Amino acid sequence: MSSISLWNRFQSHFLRYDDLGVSLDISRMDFADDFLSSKAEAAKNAVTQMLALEKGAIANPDEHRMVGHYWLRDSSLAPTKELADEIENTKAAILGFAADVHSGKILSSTGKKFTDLLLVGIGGSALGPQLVADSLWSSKDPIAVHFFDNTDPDGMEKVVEQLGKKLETTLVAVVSKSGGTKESRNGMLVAQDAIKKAGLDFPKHFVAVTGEGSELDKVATAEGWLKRFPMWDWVGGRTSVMSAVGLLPMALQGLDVEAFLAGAKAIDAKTRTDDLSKNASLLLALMWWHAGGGRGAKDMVVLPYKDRLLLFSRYLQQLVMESLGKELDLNGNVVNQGIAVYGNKGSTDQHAYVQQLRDGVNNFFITFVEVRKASPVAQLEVEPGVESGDYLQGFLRGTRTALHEKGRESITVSIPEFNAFYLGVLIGLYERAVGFYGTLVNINAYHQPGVEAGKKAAARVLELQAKTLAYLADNKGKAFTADQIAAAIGADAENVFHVARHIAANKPGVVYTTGANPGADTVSLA
Ligand SMILES: O=P(O)(O)OC[C@H]1O[C@H](O)[C@H](O)[C@@H](O)[C@@H]1O
Repeated sequence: MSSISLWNRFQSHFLRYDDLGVSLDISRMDFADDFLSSKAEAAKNAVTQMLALEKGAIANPDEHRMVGHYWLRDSSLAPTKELADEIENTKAAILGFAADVHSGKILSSTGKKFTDLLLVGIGGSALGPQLVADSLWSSKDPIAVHFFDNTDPDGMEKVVEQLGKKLETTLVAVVSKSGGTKESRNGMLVAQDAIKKAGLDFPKHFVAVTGEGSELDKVATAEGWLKRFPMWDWVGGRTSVMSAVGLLPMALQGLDVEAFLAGAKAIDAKTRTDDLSKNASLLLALMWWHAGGGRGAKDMVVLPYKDRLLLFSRYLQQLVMESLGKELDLNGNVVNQGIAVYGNKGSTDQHAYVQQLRDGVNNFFITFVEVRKASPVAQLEVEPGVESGDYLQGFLRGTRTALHEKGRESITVSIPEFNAFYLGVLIGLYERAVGFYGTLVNINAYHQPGVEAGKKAAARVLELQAKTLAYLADNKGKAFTADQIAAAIGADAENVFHVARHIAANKPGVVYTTGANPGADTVSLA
């Protein structure tokens, strides 16, 4: 295409919200001229479904749940006054609690002001808070935020060591919607152990964010934790960053909660229209459909040219893949839907995998995220008249062109500057795009049945470990092969082999002897 026709294409496929300073450029997606009109009916239906969802329809039919994350930033949308009040009261309780922590009205068990927050959570109960904490960090934050987001003991120990003496002034927020997630339960126990070992009265350091009556809620009540904040069944984990899950750490870090919510509310309002040409989330969803033929055939590479947005692609990975990665459609047909998401940041990635994006397998489309104001503070001139941020813009534009020359498609989302408001805009934009896309491909974007299989399998491995250890304890000093143990306890030999290697590496007294092949290895308890 000549540069004149590209310029024309750009102008016809460039949507901007002048009042927000937000724009979406889909001109470098090579859809045919009639693509958008061919999808107009389906797009209208997606908007209709979204409006019904926002009014409280059971949009998650398998779990028979409403899907209410949009109410979190505009409680007037909630279908009942009770729900609206709960949203507002929870926000007020969070802001009040954070103010009391900052002022010193609420102090640590030793009577000192809290300086640090350790958030224990995983998946949707960590990814949003991590994105918020990292992207909006400033040296003026009254509280520094740390995370346990796994059951890796070494990872947790690293954080505990980093906290060191500051454990005395660390508040621990255990965040779990279900209140039964094992990784977070383990994290809670490790955090309690560390606080107790420091000689501190641990309940005075703990708060919970969880569903009422959950296992975690019961523990927090029984142990007399400082405070409990609610999580509701109508908010999904991956869209919970604007509930207590995200707002509590955000408020404690001293960040602008109201601006964050206002940004999401503002983009929600823009993306309720069924005028396709004016609905950025709908256009995004249609571009995903175009790129992957409605089958997720192409991966979504997310490249913000902004260090602060480093975790955005990781956040989107859960939002998009857990929402869209589904075996069945709403009619029960096997469809194996989904879109793979990865990315990091530009221009850094240009020195890594962008080589393949330009020259290698063409199985992706890029989304560039541009932040027009490079820095809130004056920049250094790196060459006469040139600042570092000019390079950032140059690399973004240059890469977009270089990729397009080779038939690689891209979308560009632009925001004027980066702050809490625009983080809210970006999250809202994608939440709605995911919802629209779910309707376009006729799947339930609000459940995650596949995740359960791994959890159940993990529980079986732990049972097998207990049985193996018990068998070895009953037969102390005797060495067994995996086959022998498997036959004795009624298990699969390969599973026993892996359990035996694990206990040998971790449990004192387990003796492991390597044979000529895995079947000849033996294990015993000394
Ligand atoms: O908040 P929790 O109940 O602890 O859940 C944490 C995460 O784990 C689950 O396995 C789900 O796949 C996620 O959607 C969820 O965000």
